[in-house]
Amino acid sequence: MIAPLYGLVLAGGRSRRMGVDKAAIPYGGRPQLARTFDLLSSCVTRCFVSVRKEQCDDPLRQSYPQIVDMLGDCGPASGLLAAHGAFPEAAWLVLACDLPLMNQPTLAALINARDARYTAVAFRSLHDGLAEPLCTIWEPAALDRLHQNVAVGVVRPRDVLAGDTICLLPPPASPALENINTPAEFAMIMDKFGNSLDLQCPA
Ligand SMILES: Nc1nc2c(ncn2[C@@H]2O[C@H](COP(=O)(O)OP(=O)(O)OP(=O)(O)O)[C@@H](O)[C@H]2O)c(=O)[nH]1
Repeated sequence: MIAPLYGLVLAGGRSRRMGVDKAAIPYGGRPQLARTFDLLSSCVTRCFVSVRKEQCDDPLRQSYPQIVDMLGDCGPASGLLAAHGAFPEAAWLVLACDLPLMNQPTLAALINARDARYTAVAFRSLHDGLAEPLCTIWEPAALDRLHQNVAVGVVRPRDVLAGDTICLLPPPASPALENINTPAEFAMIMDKFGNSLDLQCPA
């Protein structure tokens, strides 16, 4: 039986390279967390925001249903494992909150590729051909595997996404997976796409 699909917006980062909270950056006039949450909510039955404990009362994050990290210092893996712990029966469509060009067709491609044979559905990275871990459907079995990895100190979600139980899709034709981590990347994306950013997500 196929697991229910829930959505998880990863917003528990520290944004050290950006220097300001990436979730709060406005694109098309709205904070990226709000845009990501609305987009993801339109694709799943339940949606949550993944935060660290010290972020729970942050004004930007407090109005969303939250799942709070249990583990410290494991980066995005902390968020994925907290979600798995809270709803072990669910599969998770996980989306980082630093992807301002993400769009509905890209998420639909992941959902349409879901199949009982696969423990995850991900896109190949344009940069190195490996799986993109933070715009990905994680089935319970892949999250169990991540849990085992983290227990032995292997915290990169990507390390779970190899092998023949993973459905790897070609990179999307649109620049949906461009993630923005630095002020220089932000300037570049506003220069190229600033005028159309309000069209990428539902209002
Ligand atoms: N829940 C949770 N999410 C995280 C954590 N670390 C990173 N994320 C999220 O994972 C995604 C990718 O994060 P990164 O860009 O690798 O890290 P970052 O902390 O946001 O940024 P840097 O400090 O510049 O590395 C973003 O959506 C982050 O909000 C964490 O410890 N817990």
